Amino acid sequence: MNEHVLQTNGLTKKFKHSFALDKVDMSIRKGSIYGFIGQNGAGKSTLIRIVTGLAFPSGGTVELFGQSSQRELVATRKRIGSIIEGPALFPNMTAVDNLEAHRLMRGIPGKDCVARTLRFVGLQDTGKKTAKNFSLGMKQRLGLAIALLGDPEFLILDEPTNGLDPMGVVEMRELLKKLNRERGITILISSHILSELHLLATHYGIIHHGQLLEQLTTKELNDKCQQYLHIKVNDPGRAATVIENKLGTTEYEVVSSGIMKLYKHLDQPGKVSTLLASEGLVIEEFMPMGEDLESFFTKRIGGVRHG
Ligand SMILES: Nc1ncnc2c1ncn2[C@@H]1O[C@H](COP(=O)(O)OP(=O)(O)OP(=O)(O)O)[C@@H](O)[C@H]1O
Repeated sequence: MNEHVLQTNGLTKKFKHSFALDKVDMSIRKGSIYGFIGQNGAGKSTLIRIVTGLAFPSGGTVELFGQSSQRELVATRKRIGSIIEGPALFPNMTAVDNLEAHRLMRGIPGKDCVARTLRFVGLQDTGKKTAKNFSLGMKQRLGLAIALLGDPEFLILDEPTNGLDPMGVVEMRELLKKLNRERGITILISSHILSELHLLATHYGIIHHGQLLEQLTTKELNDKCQQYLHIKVNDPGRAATVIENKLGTTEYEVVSSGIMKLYKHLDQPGKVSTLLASEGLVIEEFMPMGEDLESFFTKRIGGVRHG
C-alpha cells in the first residue's frame, strides 16, 4: 500500500516571466493534516490548482494515491473534496438546496447524505435562509459540506480561514480535526498565517517564491520554536543538580560547552539566576531564547518581522 496520498516531483509552473512553482517535491502522508504555509503570491494556489486538475504544470509530475498517468489522475481526483478560491455556493439557494444541487451535478446517489452532511457542519437548522445571507463562517462551513459530499478521502482547502473571525477559525479547526480523527481523512490546508495552522496540522510545508523551502512535522516545528532559558555556567553538572534539587524540575538539557537549556521557570529568571549564584556557580551567560511561530516563519523565508 502506498503511504502517500500526494507526492509531487519537480513540479514546476512557469508564467510568462516568472516561476510560480519551481521544482516542488511535496509529500503528504495518508492520515496527516498538512499545513501549507506561504505568503500571498508564494505559489500555494498554483500547486493546489494543478493537483486538483484546474491547471496544468509546465514540468514535473503529480502522483495521487500512487497514480500518476493522466487517465488515472482523472479517476483518483474523484476521491478528493476541495474548497478552492472560496466555497462554490449558489447564493440564492438554501443550505439544503445548495447541497442537493451539488449532489445531483456530481451524480452522488442517495438523498440522505444531504441532511447528514449539514448536521455534521452544524447547518441543519438554517431553514429558508439563503446562502447569500449566511455569515462568512456559515458560508465556509457550507463550502466544507459541499466538499464532503461523496465522502472524499483527501480534502484540499485553499485558505479556508481567510477573513474568518477567531470563532470561525476555531469552528473550522474543530470540524477538520474531527474529520481527520473519526474518518481518517487526509487534509491539505493552506494559509499565510502559521499560527492558524498550528493547533491543527501534523505536518508543514513552507513555500516561498515558488520553492518548497522545508517540510517538517509538528514536533520538529515545536522544537524549533520552544522557549527556554539559555544558561552558561562554569560547572553545568553542579548547576544541573541544583536545578533538579532546588527547582524540582528535570526539564533541562546540557548542550555543548557548558551551555544549558532550561525549559521551565521561564517566568522567574531572577529566581533561577539568584539560586545558581547563591550556590557559588559563575554565570557567564543568561537569557531567554527561542522563537514564536510567526518569527520562525518570517526568518525561514528570509524576511524581517514587522510589529
Ligand atoms: N494566471 C496567471 N498568470 C500569471 N501569473 C500568475 C497566474 N496565476 C498566478 N500567477 C503568479 O504566480 C505566483 C503564485 O501565485 P499563487 O496564487 O499560486 O500564490 P498563493 O501563494 O496562492 O498566494 P495567494 O494567497 O495570494 O493566493 C504569483 O506571483 C502570481 O502573481
